[in-house]
Amino acid sequence: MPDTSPPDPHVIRLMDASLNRASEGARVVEDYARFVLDDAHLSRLGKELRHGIAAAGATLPMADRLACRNTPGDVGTAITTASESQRADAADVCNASLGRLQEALRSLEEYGKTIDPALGAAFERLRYDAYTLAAGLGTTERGRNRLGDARLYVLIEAGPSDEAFEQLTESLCAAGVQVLQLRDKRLDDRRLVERARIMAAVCRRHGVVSIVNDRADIAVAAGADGVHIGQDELTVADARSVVGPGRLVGVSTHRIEQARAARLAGADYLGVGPTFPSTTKSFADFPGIDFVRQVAAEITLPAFAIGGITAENISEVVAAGLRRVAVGAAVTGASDPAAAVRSLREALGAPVGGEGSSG
Ligand SMILES: Cc1ncc(COP(=O)(O)OP(=O)(O)O)c(N)n1
Ligand SMILES: Cc1nc(C(=O)O)sc1CCOP(=O)(O)O
Ligand SMILES: [Mg+2]
Repeated sequence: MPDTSPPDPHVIRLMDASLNRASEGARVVEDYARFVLDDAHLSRLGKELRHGIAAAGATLPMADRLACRNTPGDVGTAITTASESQRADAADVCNASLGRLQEALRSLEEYGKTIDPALGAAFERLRYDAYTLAAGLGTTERGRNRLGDARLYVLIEAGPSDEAFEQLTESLCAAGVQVLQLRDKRLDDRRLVERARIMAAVCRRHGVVSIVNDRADIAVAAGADGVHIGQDELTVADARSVVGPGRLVGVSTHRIEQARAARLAGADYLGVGPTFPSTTKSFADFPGIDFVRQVAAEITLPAFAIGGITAENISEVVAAGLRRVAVGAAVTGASDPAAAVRSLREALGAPVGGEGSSG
């Protein structure tokens, strides 16, 4: 049961300061998501966190907070460190505010328990929300750094031999593909890891990102840059436990809730589809170009539209707001796959013929 004796005025003074720190920190983070990232999803999470802090803080009447506030007598105002006055850029400002926000929420949680256990619990929940928001911001920055301006992502199968596979991989990289995924459900593990090793080695030479479909273990064994998982495969957390923080985890998404969840779970990029009917994979229903538009409008994590994308319909994807596409048959089924790569890259507005632009 909450303590019925009046709260300690020192605790009110302390929580008043932490409430100010928390709400101000949440506002700084929200501003970064909104005005620097243009990320509606993270902006909304920041706003909801700010409103949650205000709602939990309403337990302490503002009149009481002001009565206990004593800024002129606050010994902390004179204590400063050199790092507090230095901020390299907007991302640095956001990260510093995230730290202050989490610390303030922890202080509110611990001292709130002296007033009412439920108040402490409310701030604990808000602290975890702040961690989730921090994860969303962090993975977005990491994904954008890792994938840079990579726009053309091609899915290839193992083909008839190691030699033919290496030739195809080499020609696609030289033509300008920026991410290459080995997707072949027919191979046994030993042949799959061998093909993946070939792909990873060729991609490294060209600065192209190499991804193994489905199999995080094979991606690690082959030295690939990452793994791509679907909604019915390993979770992001389980894939991450295998590939570690240094490799990429891509996630297929088919509706906005999956896209939001994947980015908050730590995905480095999204597959967004199926966009158009595909000859490579059959689907019962199509979220189509509307889903592409929805992701482009609210999520700034790298997102590749996928599913039946060709030189003829790619302009619809670009018009819907995504300039990154993943393509299978339109390249691998073409009479000249390298020419198809160049044509698609030209349609995406990236330099044609250059080596992969992403590390
Ligand atoms: C870039 C990219 N996006 C989506 C997929 C599809 O993955 P998944 O849903 O796991 O289906 P399969 O490809 O495994 O049949 C992908 N592979 N790559
Ligand atoms: C493997 C795959 N996954 C999709 C998804 O929407 O998650 S669409 C797709 C097929 C991609 O190949 P193509 O470009 O030949 O259609
Ligand atoms: Mg899969």
